[in-house]
Parts: sequence; structure tokens; C-alpha cells
Amino acid sequence: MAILVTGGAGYIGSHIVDLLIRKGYETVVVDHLAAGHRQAVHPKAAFYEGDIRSQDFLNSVLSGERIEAVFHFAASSLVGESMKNPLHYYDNNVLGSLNLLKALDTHKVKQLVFSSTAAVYGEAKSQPIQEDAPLKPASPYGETKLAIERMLHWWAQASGARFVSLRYFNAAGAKASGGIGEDHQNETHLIPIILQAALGKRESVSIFGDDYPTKDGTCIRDYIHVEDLAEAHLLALRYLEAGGKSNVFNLGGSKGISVKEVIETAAEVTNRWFKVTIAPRRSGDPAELVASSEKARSLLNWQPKKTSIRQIVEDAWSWHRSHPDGYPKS
Ligand SMILES: NC(=O)c1ccc[n+]([C@@H]2O[C@H](COP(=O)([O-])OP(=O)(O)OC[C@H]3O[C@@H](n4cnc5c(N)ncnc54)[C@H](O)[C@@H]3O)[C@@H](O)[C@H]2O)c1
Ligand SMILES: O=c1ccn([C@@H]2O[C@H](COP(=O)(O)OP(=O)(O)O[C@H]3O[C@H](CO)[C@@H](O)[C@H](O)[C@H]3O)[C@@H](O)[C@H]2O)c(=O)[nH]1
Repeated sequence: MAILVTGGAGYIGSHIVDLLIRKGYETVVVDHLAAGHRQAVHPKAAFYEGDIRSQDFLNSVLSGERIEAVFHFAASSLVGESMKNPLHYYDNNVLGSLNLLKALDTHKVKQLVFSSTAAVYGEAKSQPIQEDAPLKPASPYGETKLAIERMLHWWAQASGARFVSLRYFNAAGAKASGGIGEDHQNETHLIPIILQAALGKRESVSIFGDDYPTKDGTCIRDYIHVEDLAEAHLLALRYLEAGGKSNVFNLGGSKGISVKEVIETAAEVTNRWFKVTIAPRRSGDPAELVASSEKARSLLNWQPKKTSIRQIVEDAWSWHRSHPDGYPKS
């Protein structure tokens, strides 16, 4: 039996595939490569290039492979982009997930781990955020992820399937021993943007707003190392394999770091000068998102190891320095 990973050629998915293979799981990746990279997929994984919005594509993959569980990463995932093009987010995320669930029903696959997000909370009233906090997304991206969580709930109830929804906070870093890392076209994420500026590949870093009601006026986020995220996925799979009921978990390092603090850390780690400017706020950005991950710690026995922002930036820096242009273009 194998594990299906949708979006396994992407940043986070490729780290989970790498871990699954190292743990001896047979792994099948589907990805249409619009945002992912063929070179990011572990050579021991079976790879099928295609779009999860195509029922024929999914049926052909699921007919040929014996799948016991799915990690569902394939999605569009940028808050700012979703504010400008909300319908694309409904199309790719909601329609893609609906299509996937239909195919899983046809092929009687009953365990799924979903990549949800802190963006389902919007502007939370208190921090750190627990899983039972009000769900009020501030962007179409967050809305689509919440819609998928609700769809999973009703799907599981009707079909007898079980799922774990993992609400990640800000994924960052790269596999410490190298080979895979973050390479998004038209990068919008803070840490890679800073490191590209440190490499001289960008003129400057813009801070999107320094007038938020936070300690230094810049947005606060909770950065979580991608290798710790990968461990949490493995634990979620084992939880489902052991008969665990459908559940939702936050995954974060539980430390609030401001945009200015990330920039300062990156300047220390890289020991390079880069220009920083203040720009207007980016629409859809909540002021602060910090996780309470107590539930994942106690029910999944998750123990994130690389929780300092310095270590996260160091691992990201070694990837960016060794791959200044990202994955080789073939
Ligand atoms: N990066 C973060 O900080 C973060 C935080 C919370 C949640 N998430 C979620 O984690 C998941 C992975 O994020 P990421 O940063 O690795 O993004 P990514 O863009 O690097 O990876 C997504 C992958 O899915 C593929 N994909 C997208 N739509 C597809 C489709 N219709 N059919 C087939 N493949 C498709 C892309 O080609 C890409 O390889 C996403 O669901 C995202 O919403 C990410
Ligand atoms: O050039 C930049 C880029 C970002 N930021 C700020 O840095 C913070 C982090 O931004 P970014 O790295 O783009 O991440 P988020 O918008 O917080 O979203 C990420 O984290 C979410 C969970 O919190 C996930 O759901 C999303 O998929 C993922 O992109 C935000 O306050 C941004 O306003 C800047 O100031 N300048």
C-alpha cells in the first residue's frame, strides 16, 4: 500500500515525500508542476504529472496504485494573490479538493491529511490561537481552506473516512542536509525574499506596514521549520493508522516574531547588507498570528526541534546560498 501526496513537487510537499521515503513508505506524487519542480520530487517516489481538477487524471492514478492514505498539499496558497484573484482560489483549491474527494470515494481511500492554514482564523482576538478560536478568514485563500475543512467534515461523516486537518502557521527553512528547499516563482514569502536580497538578487526588502498594533509596528508571525512540519505529518498519518478520529491541529513554534525581527536575524545570519524600505500594508494580512500547538504536542506527541528563528533562517540560507537560482531549469 502507498501514500498519495498531492502537490508533492512543491516546497512543503517535497519535504514530506523525502521523509516518507526515508521512513520506508511507498510514495506516489501527483503535481501539475505549475508551482512545483520535477527535481524536488524524491527519485524513489512514483511521479504523475497532472491536475487534480481532472477526474480522469486522478482515476487513472488511483486505478494503477494501491493507496491507503493521502497527504493533500496541492493548492494555491498566497494571501495577497488571493485578494486579487479570488475566483482562481475557489477554482483550484475548492474544486480541486472536491474532485480529489470524489476520486477517493470511487477508490475507497478513507484516510486524508489536509494542509490547512492559520489563515482560517483571520484577525484573532487573543494570542496564541487555539483550534477552537473563531474562524473568520481575512482573505479568499483562508476562506477556501476553511470551505475545504467543512467539506472534509461532511465527507468523513457520510463516507466513514477520517481526516486530520493541519493548520500550519508560517512554514520556513529547508532540509538541513540539503537538496530540497523553497523555490517559488515570483516569490512573495518574507524569508526567501530577504535572503534573495542578501544574495544581491533583489534590490531591497519592503516591510509591508510598520503601523500595526504590535511591539514594533510590523506584523507578527509564527515561523515553523519545514522539517518539523514534515514530522507532524508523519505523526498525523500514524494517528489515523492507529484509528484516531477526525481532528484539527495547529502547527506552529508558538513564538511571535515580527517582520523587523526576521530581517535583523537574517542580517546577522548572512552577514550581508541589504536595503530595507517601508511600504504600505499588504491587503489581507492580519497583524498577528501565533499558534498554540499544545493539542498537537499532547495528542500527536509532536515535539518541534528547530524552533529558533535563527536556526530556521540558517537552514533557509544554506539552501539559498547553494541554489541562488532555485532548482535547475530543465
Ligand atoms: N508555505 C506556507 O507557509 C504554508 C502555510 C500554511 C499552509 N500551507 C499550505 O501547504 C500547502 C503547500 O504549500 P507550499 O508552500 O509547499 O506551496 P507550493 O506552491 O510550493 O506547493 C504546492 C504544490 O501543489 C501543486 N499544485 C497546485 N495546484 C495543483 C493542482 N490543481 N493539481 C496538481 N498540483 C497542484 C503546485 O504545482 C505545487 O507543486 C498548500 O496547500 C498551502 O496552502 C502553506
Ligand atoms: O516582502 C515582504 C513579504 C512579506 N512581508 C510580511 O511578512 C509577513 C509574512 O508574510 P509571508 O511570508 O508572505 O507569509 P503569510 O502571508 O503570513 O502567509 C504564509 O503563512 C500562512 C500561515 O500563516 C499560510 O497560510 C500561507 O500559505 C503562507 O504564504 C507578513 O506580515 C507580510 O506582510 C513583508 O513585510 N514583506
